[in-house]
Amino acid sequence: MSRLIVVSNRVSAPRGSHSGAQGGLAVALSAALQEYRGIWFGWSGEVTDQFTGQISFEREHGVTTATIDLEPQDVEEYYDGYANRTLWPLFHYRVDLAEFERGFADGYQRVNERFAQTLMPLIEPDDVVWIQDYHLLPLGQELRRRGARERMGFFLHIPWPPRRLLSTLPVAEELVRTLFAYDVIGFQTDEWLQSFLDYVREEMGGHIEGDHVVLGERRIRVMACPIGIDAENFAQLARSPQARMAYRNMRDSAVGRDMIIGVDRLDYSKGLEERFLGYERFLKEHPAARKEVFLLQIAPPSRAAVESYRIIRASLDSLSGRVNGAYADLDWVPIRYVNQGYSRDVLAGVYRAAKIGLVTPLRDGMNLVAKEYVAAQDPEDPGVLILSRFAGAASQLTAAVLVNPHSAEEISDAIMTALRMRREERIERWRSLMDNVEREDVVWWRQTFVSALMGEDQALLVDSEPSGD
Ligand SMILES: O=P(O)(O)OC[C@H]1O[C@H](O[C@H]2O[C@H](CO)[C@@H](O)[C@H](O)[C@H]2O)[C@H](O)[C@@H](O)[C@@H]1O
Ligand SMILES: O=c1ccn([C@@H]2O[C@H](COP(=O)(O)OP(=O)(O)O)[C@@H](O)[C@H]2O)c(=O)[nH]1
Repeated sequence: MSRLIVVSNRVSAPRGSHSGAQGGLAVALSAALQEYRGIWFGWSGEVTDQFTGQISFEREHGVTTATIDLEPQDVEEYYDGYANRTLWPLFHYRVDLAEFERGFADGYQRVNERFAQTLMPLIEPDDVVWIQDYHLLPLGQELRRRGARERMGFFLHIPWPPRRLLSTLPVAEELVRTLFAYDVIGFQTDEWLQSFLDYVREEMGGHIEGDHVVLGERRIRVMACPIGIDAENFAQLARSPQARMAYRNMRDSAVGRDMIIGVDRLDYSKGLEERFLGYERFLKEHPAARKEVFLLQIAPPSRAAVESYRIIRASLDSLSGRVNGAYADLDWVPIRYVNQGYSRDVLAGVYRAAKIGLVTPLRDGMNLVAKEYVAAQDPEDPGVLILSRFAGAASQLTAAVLVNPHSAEEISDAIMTALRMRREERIERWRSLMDNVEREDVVWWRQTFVSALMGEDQALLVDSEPSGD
């Protein structure tokens, strides 16, 4: 069997998945890698004065990680710069926040070359290489330039922007061209896949042949393949002693009120300001229902070196203060706003104690919190998921109460609908959501992508055709 080499910016061993704020990608990959003989390669998260290319290997809970340190200038230009000040805002439709600096682009290219140079000696013939996310778009091409002949795939965890937006990026075409070094490219939804194809067709003269796209000599497989969670494990986590304790604490502190839960990295793409405004509108429009509820918003700080993240943090501090100042009473605070990360077992208990899961990103590649909220519910008395139409998860979780996160009115109405929803309807919607979360889980995601990468899905298709004898 071939080894799987997974490459991502952030690498975190399974124990790391309990530490809080590392986001959905690390959580999903640590779950996937435990089943594979292979290596997970990436940045250690540490800095060193001078790049050495020295690799630290660790093996824990069945996962071998291989990490390298980067120089401070690398982190500034590649991670804080091109990845999170250029690509992240642009790919989340925020051209207004995107910064186009040549220094960032140079640092991004340099770090991708450093990844290629250090990873190359670890790759053996027959290995399959799977590269993750926007930090590493050109890595495949850099590996090919150094002689890699193995099958290589790329999965994008964030949205792919519409053609006209992408065209604002200097050297967009060159960057997209690098993707043709891969054999398979995966997107979270069909919408992002279609935007990619539109760019390749209209701006680069490529053409589509079924589930392949052709550009010059290169013909590559493309697919929509939404990431899932380890649903079974998460549902078990929700029954663990830590989760039960968190559940009891939340229920006690709620003193009979219904809790609305939000859990997001502190990121402008998550629509937290709009969420607070929607909730404020609900408080204003429904004075009688006001004290029936409270909102617990968990928002661990993220990418704090980037100015737009400092701005959103200050803005949320002031907005939550304003809403609490206007509506709080001696025995009730409308928003509990918490800026720290919690372990996933604690989160599971908190999700289960919440009558409403409020997930309203303005744009989000997937949003695993939405799926975790569903998996943590009590089947006999589940809560209601309110979900943004603009999260990747909305393409699968159609039985949620779907909202436009830009509309305070829609958020307010959705909260009222969820609070008054009868148990039969809650159960019916939850069953449909849970069916999807269980069926298209993290194992399904990994198997679907990796079998396309190994060319096995074609074989399966051929095998399953009637013989005609
Ligand atoms: O590594 P960070 O800079 O701290 O950011 C955390 C992760 O954020 C992004 O997550 C995306 O991937 C999730 C899993 O597919 C998806 O559910 C979510 O919608 C995306 O935003 C980022 O893409 C990851 O690379 C980061 O590790
Ligand atoms: O305090 C926290 C907040 C979040 N998370 C985890 O971080 C991930 C967030 O993933 P999502 O896809 O929702 O968003 P991302 O942060 O990757 O954009 C989920 O698995 C959460 O359980 C966590 O472990 N502790």
